[in-house]
Amino acid sequence: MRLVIRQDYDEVSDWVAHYIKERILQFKPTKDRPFVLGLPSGSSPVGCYQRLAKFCKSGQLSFKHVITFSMDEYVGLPREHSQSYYSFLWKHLYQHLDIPSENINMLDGNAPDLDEECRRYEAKIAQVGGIELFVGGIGPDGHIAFNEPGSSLTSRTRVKTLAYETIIANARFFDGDVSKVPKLALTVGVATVMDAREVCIIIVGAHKSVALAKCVEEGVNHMCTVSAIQLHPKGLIVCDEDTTLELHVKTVKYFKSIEHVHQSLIGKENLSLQGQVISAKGATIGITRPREDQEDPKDTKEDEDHDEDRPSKKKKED
Ligand SMILES: O=P(O)(O)OC[C@H]1O[C@](O)(CO)[C@@H](O)[C@@H]1O
Repeated sequence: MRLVIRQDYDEVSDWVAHYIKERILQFKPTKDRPFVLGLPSGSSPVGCYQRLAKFCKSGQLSFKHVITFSMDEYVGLPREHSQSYYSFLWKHLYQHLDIPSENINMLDGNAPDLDEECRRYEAKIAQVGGIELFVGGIGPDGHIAFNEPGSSLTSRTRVKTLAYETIIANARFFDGDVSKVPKLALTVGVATVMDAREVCIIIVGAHKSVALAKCVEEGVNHMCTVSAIQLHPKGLIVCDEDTTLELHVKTVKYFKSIEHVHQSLIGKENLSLQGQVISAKGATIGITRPREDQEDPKDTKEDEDHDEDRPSKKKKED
């Protein structure tokens, strides 16, 4: 598992947005071979979505051949409700992209048969060949999607009762009123996420620091369902400094040192092949930023500040 630690929310958003962009560009999706992307709701990915929208607007990235699946949806909340994940994703992402509406997949929390809706969702994922990259978010108790503590780590898409802690955490989106938060949700399962060929989890904020420590330093445990990422061959967590509060200092230093080596290898001693950085020994260690993928300077104000650090950019001395 890789743990990338950035300074703050903006840097995390910037890093993840560039990562998604590079993965899609590298994949070179076509109509017959689309890129399949899993996406979360919640406040964690909003900054990333703003950047993806910007990439799309400036022509650096197209979602024409991207198929998306969102992680979850409340049960019984009308789609047009401002806090449904349907409204959320349209507002923060889809309306800004060139993605064909038929490529957007969301769970319907108002389907007449919720179990059938969940089966349909899993079948659709399988039908398009599985998910290439699942980007996710977690709750303060370490739940991934809405897989609350105690969820089976082999779970698939299904109806879940929300934990009281999640209801309290999400009350901020419902006028702070716990009674307005739906008590049930449809969610992809832990195994649905972990079946993706790559998993990238965004974790930001001190309130998620205990969950991050459990996920990184303790064993795989159904009480912290995101910990299943330890078993994934290509698991990535991107967090900010605040979220590392409960990690051991040596853990933080360890992962930072790995990223440091990673950066220096990207800049100097490696061959770049079709967007992948190949180490001298032949292992794929990262992805480069293709030279033609240069942003319009007026669009890159916040990018310029992090040029040295971002794995997806080639170092300036190149
Ligand atoms: O990013 P936030 O606002 O903490 O919300 C996290 C919530 O969003 C989700 O990512 C839902 O997609 C859940 O995993 C979690 O409950």
